[in-house]
Amino acid sequence: MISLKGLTKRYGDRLAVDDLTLELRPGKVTGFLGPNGAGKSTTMRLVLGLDRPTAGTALVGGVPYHRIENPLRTVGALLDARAVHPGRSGHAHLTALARSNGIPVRRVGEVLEAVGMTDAARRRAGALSLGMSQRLGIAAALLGDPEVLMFDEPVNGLDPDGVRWVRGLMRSLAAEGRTVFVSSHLMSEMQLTADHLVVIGKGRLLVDAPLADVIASSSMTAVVVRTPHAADLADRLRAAGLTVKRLAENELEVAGATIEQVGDLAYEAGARLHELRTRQASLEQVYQELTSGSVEYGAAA
Ligand SMILES: Nc1ncnc2c1ncn2[C@@H]1O[C@H](COP(=O)(O)OP(=O)(O)OP(=O)(O)O)[C@@H](O)[C@H]1O
Repeated sequence: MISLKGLTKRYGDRLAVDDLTLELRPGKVTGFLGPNGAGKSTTMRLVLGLDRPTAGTALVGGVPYHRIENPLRTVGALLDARAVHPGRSGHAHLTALARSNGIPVRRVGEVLEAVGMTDAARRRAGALSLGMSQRLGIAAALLGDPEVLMFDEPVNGLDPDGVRWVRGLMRSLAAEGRTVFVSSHLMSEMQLTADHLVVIGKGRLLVDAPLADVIASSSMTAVVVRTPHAADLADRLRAAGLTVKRLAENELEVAGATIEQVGDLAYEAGARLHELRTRQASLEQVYQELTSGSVEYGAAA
């Protein structure tokens, strides 16, 4: 479990992280979203003790990172895949990490196999593609078999097979009861991977909720109903206080209602239905709604 309480980081007059309070629970993949510069990497760095908070605390399993004995056995992280000495092989890098963290060296072979890098592990890290570097970074995060895992944009540079592999890995790590915290800008991928979402903008918490709730509460999620009695049904739905849009002669879109509500009201209105379905918003759409006021770095048009 990761607990943030009033976590704040100021760089000069810029608030990179602004009073974040949240708990990341085990057994779930928590997606960490926010526009460029929102403070995601800074938050992860604070959790890992790579930066000191200006105020507040970040705890892993109830203690600050610097007080964890053998930290790699408690929390594994991939922050910057290129942060490996370029002249060192992946194998040598992992072996050094294992030795300095009291981890049996046999784990090196295990994690290299788990990330599909057994063959490339003897090559210089500097000669690896971005995708292979990401895999090596993930291997390092898994090395200590930790309960808590943090990944900053792990699918960056991966091909479609690699992206699918990361998704499966995150899901299986969470299914094993671990806390998985992962940032990404790929909304479609996050929608398939995350159970829970934390969204920040300009350092501030915008959302901390299950993915399904975030999608359901979006104004883009609506009930669509097809009926030969569209006009009468629209009147009935509006009388019940719902917002109705006529999509076509026989088709209505109802916002802010459950499918059961619309079905019941149609029954009461005596309207025959030819179709009744929920049109779910995509995470991409929801994300845009959520962050529209928090984008700092955008193109002019
Ligand atoms: N060492 C630093 N010194 C000064 N400012 C910093 C430093 N690190 C981060 N910042 C600033 O803090 C803010 C948050 O940056 P951060 O990298 O955490 O955002 P992010 O959400 O990870 O962005 P991205 O999606 O682009 O990776 C930015 O405005 C950034 O310029």
